[in-house]
Amino acid sequence: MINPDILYRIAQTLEDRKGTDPASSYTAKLMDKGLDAILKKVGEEAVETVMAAKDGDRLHLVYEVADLWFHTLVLLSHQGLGPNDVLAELARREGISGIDEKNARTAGKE
Ligand SMILES: N=c1c2ncn([C@@H]3O[C@H](COP(=O)(O)OP(=O)(O)OP(=O)(O)O)[C@@H](O)[C@H]3O)c2ncn1[C@@H]1O[C@H](COP(=O)(O)O)[C@@H](O)[C@H]1O
Repeated sequence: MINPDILYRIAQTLEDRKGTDPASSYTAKLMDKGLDAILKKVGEEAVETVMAAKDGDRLHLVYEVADLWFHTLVLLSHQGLGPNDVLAELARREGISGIDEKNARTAGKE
């Protein structure tokens, strides 16, 4: 198994890229372009992921999901968030089961 610390290492790299010369790297350029450009990439990579899955090409699917994960990490970083925020939410959900989860989702809506 690959150590999931890679998510944290990439997130740290993204923090380091903020404010650096846009010409210095793909990530620095995308960060410099701002939210709309990042969202466009997330949308494109999501569509490419769907297409790869429909093609039944598992290697291509892994490649596209990696692109999608990377660009969602860029989005999180741009919004002042990081992988730990998402992992904490997944961990929270792991502790919620069945009816409790339904109650959590509808809490405060009545
Ligand atoms: N994991 C990634 C990663 N995954 C995908 N990509 C880039 O995301 C882009 C994917 O978009 P496309 O397939 O549409 O390719 P493209 O034509 O270059 O994109 P556009 O110019 O059309 O937007 C490619 O340029 C990939 O190189 C990534 N770029 C960087 N990283 C990580 O981020 C680190 C820092 O990256 P740089 O700052 O760019 O060196 C790297 O060391 C990696 O660990």
